[in-house]
Amino acid sequence: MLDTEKNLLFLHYRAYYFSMTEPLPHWYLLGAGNMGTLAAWYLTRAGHTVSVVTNSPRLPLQKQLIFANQRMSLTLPCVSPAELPPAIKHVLVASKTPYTDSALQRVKGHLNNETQVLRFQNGVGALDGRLPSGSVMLEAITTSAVKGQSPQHTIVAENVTWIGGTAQPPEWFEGLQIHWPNLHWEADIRLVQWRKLVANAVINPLTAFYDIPNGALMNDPALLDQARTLCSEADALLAILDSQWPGDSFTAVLEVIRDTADNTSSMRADYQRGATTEIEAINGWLLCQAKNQGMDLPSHRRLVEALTSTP
Ligand SMILES: NC(=O)C1=CN([C@@H]2O[C@H](COP(=O)(O)OP(=O)(O)OC[C@H]3O[C@@H](n4cnc5c(N)ncnc54)[C@H](OP(=O)(O)O)[C@@H]3O)[C@@H](O)[C@H]2O)C=CC1
Ligand SMILES: CC(C)(CO)C(=O)C(=O)O
Repeated sequence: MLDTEKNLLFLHYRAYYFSMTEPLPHWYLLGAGNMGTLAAWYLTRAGHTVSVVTNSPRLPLQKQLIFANQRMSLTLPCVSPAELPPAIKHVLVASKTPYTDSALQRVKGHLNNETQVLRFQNGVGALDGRLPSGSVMLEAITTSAVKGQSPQHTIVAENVTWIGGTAQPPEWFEGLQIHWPNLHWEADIRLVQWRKLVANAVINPLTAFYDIPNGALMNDPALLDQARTLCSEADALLAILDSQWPGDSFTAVLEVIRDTADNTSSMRADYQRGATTEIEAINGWLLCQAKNQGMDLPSHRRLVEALTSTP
């Protein structure tokens, strides 16, 4: 037997043992959009159960997930806030960041210091100060991509996903890893999160403002210069926040631009349709941290001003 097969068998055995001793989580999902549906798919494959918390009780959601080689159906039951149990143990937050507060309102009063909250969002800090003290915050970062309009979700790219935020993974993590391709545990999730944050803070607002696909940033020396400046401002701040920050964001961002050259960034898509973008949780978070350090990030500030000013 190969080592990888032995490892998989071991993981299956551990997951089975755990499911016999501890019930698998029931997740209350806030935001059954693209990412929420993909996460719900893998959680249910691993034997967890998932309900969507909606303000108006509805029939179960009948979701379609379109993978590269197959089309799958997923039924997600809905519950209204009034139907929630007094205490919720597992919450998955996958709403777009500007709607986090209204999403959390639905579970208000049901979270406590035993609740595990898994945040599946871009940007940083959307839940800061919004959870009861003692609740466990886990962060998920992914380079996978899902597009579409509910109930149809097309999995455009299945890449790497990291979950982390506590010293040890929760007991259910190993079982989930068997079913979720390329899922990794990262105890200190910040560096992974900040790498993604910087890519989003550079690519998203530039492509939204200039109304171009990601790859077009490579074709214009002036735009590349802007990207370089945004990266070095972010690196200067992040190095102060954490001496372990490896810097060199420009190289990492160029790689993401190349890998997603044909993409319309999520911010460009939101901006084009006049929707509120996630810029506050991305560049806004960097600006807020910079302010706390007595720093300015002029390129990020100007982009936020340009994209949030009313025309
Ligand atoms: N899609 C992707 O490929 C990736 C997404 N992400 C991140 O994951 C998070 C979720 O993204 P994604 O699933 O694509 O988002 P969606 O556009 O699918 O929306 C997710 C949920 O956000 C809420 N929402 C969205 N628009 C509105 C609106 N105009 N008014 C009120 N609520 C709204 C809805 O919640 P409800 O159903 O509760 O009303 C919706 O189901 C974001 O932070 C995104 O940046 C990260 C990596 C990749
Ligand atoms: C990585 C990138 C920039 C891909 O388009 C993205 O995450 C987004 O569009 O929000």
